[in-house]
Amino acid sequence: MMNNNPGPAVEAAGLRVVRGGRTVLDDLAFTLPRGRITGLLGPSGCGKSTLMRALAGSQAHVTGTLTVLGRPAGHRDLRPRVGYVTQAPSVYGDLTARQNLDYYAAVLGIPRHDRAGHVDHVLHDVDLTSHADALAGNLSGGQRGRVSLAVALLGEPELLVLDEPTVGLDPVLRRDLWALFHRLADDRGATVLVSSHVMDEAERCHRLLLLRDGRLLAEDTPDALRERTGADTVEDAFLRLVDQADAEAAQAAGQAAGEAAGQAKEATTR
Ligand SMILES: Nc1ncnc2c1ncn2[C@@H]1O[C@H](COP(=O)(O)OP(=O)(O)OP(=O)(O)O)[C@@H](O)[C@H]1O
Repeated sequence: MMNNNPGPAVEAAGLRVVRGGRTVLDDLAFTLPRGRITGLLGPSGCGKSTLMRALAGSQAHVTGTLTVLGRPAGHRDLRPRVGYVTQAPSVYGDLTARQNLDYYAAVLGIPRHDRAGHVDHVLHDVDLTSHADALAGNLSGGQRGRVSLAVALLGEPELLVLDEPTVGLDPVLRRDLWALFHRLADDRGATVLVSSHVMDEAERCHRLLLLRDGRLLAEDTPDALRERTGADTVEDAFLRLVDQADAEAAQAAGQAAGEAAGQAKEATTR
């Protein structure tokens, strides 16, 4: 994939998202380098899907800066350039896998005479050629998820945003999907953001964003994270960073309480 813009695929600064009156992402700043696989990791509810929705332009109440492929997130020019797969497979059960893909290819504006070729290509990518003519409603959950992924691959998007794409898949399929993500990055230069709450998937990423309670705990390579924390695994590195952040927060709270008590005492002795 030719790329004249050497800047990162995504740049975020002061990114904040409010959902249901609560701040669920707070003051995030990070970049996603082009052509790399970045893992977005963190416990359930930490804000991974919200961040992905913001990148795809489908999240309300986003403030701060979020630039995607040189445009503000959600800009309509980004539509064919960003592939987004949500956790719930978004395919029509009463159409076959191939018909679903043909439909989405038309929506994307891929010319009719090119569609069959594109559809065959993405079916092959996700290893579903043998199920191309099965009704999506009759496919297993994992297979439907792969049809959704194939939809996102139509038109060779420059950025792929994949929300827990390997959840519930068997080890062979998980391995095959990770091999696909690496081919997309290495051979096509695609930028891939993959979320997971399974820390062993972190080892398969070039870079990681570790999220906790809507805040960024770390942005680094798996090796650098392990080195920096003296941990053997990314999971242990994450736990050490959590402990460190908690200790710092407790210290700051203690200091603030001490200062407030001091001020109160000063006021009463005046
Ligand atoms: N529609 C909503 N309205 C209000 N709050 C929401 C809504 N959806 C999610 N939230 C809250 O936003 C926070 C982040 O949720 P999000 O789905 O982004 O987390 P996540 O890290 O993707 O979780 P999981 O790994 O379980 O999918 C959570 O505290 C959640 O309760």
